[in-house]
Amino acid sequence: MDKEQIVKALEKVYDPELNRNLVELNMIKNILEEDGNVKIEVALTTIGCPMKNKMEDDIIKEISSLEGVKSVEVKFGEMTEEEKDKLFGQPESLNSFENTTILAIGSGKGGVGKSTVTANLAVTLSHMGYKVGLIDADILGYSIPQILGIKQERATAIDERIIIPVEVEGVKVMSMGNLVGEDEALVWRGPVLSGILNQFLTEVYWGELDYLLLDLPPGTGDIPLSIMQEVKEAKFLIVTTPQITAKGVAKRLGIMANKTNTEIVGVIENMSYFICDNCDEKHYIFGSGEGENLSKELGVDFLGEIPLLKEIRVGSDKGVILTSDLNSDIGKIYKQIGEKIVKKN
Ligand SMILES: Nc1ncnc2c1ncn2[C@@H]1O[C@H](COP(=O)(O)OP(=O)(O)OP(=O)(O)O)[C@@H](O)[C@H]1O
Repeated sequence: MDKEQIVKALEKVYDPELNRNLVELNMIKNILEEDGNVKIEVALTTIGCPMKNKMEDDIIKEISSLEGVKSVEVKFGEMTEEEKDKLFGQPESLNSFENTTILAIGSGKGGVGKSTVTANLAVTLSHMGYKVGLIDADILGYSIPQILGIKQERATAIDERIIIPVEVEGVKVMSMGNLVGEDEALVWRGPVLSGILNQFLTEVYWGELDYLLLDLPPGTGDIPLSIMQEVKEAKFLIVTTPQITAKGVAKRLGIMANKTNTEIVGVIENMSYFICDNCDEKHYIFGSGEGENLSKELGVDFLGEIPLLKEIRVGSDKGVILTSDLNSDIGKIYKQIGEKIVKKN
């Protein structure tokens, strides 16, 4: 039996998460064959890979089907950091981002309206005349396509290597939601997720950008931390609500940014006040001043208050972008925030 036959059989075994075969992924480290007894050494992206047993079964099945095979033994190890870098890519090559301000937009808690604010801020900057890109870095919980009304659109791939983002209101958008079907369940682990984010930075053709906004998943998890550590030029922008609880969690994100020497551009308070239909008064139903307090505690700028408005909720549910008109009430508020950001960057 020659090794080539074994390699051919291994090409039929896929890493179910990366959806590529083990040979192509460079996971096969060694093949030993003696009198029909085959030993395969496989390097996984992480030794705790939950798909290990499935891959072992598939390897045994494929190799056993070869003529002359008496036994198959599979030994697992882990890829080196270099091998992982090679597999998941490094932020370099296609895009330089040399003249781009990268703004990673995070929140402590989920549901504070971070994605809504990010999407509208991207459109605002675009209407102010800047070249803007937007990455939905909330890979599993993506909501940008819904908010921007581009759920049905698909990013196109050239040569299976370069991805052309979807464009709306002059903003180039890359979201998992523009790559997979809406109801597809995504069950990936941390390393794969940050790999996808790297791909969004390296394999998507952004062209020249003034601003690249990243809509982070909420909290201080893997993705915000890896952005702070790996995308050195990224600056942080924190979205919070007037509640004390939201501020407390958002502060942890600020502390994490300080620890990793990441600049915080400022704090935006969303759902600050409510204006009812019957009067023009601002009702601070969640309390007031916590966004500003947070910015003071972190020693950063307070960039503005965005009201709690039914039309914002309806707009983002329907994919109607309120900031496409910067002269509307909400457009004016966003424009003021945009101008403060531009002044600083
Ligand atoms: N200023 C606002 N006024 C009214 N509704 C808003 C406002 N901002 C956001 N919303 C609504 O609140 C809900 C949550 O918003 P969004 O998805 O942007 O939050 P998020 O912080 O990104 O959530 P997650 O972190 O869980 O992804 C949505 O229904 C959105 O339409």
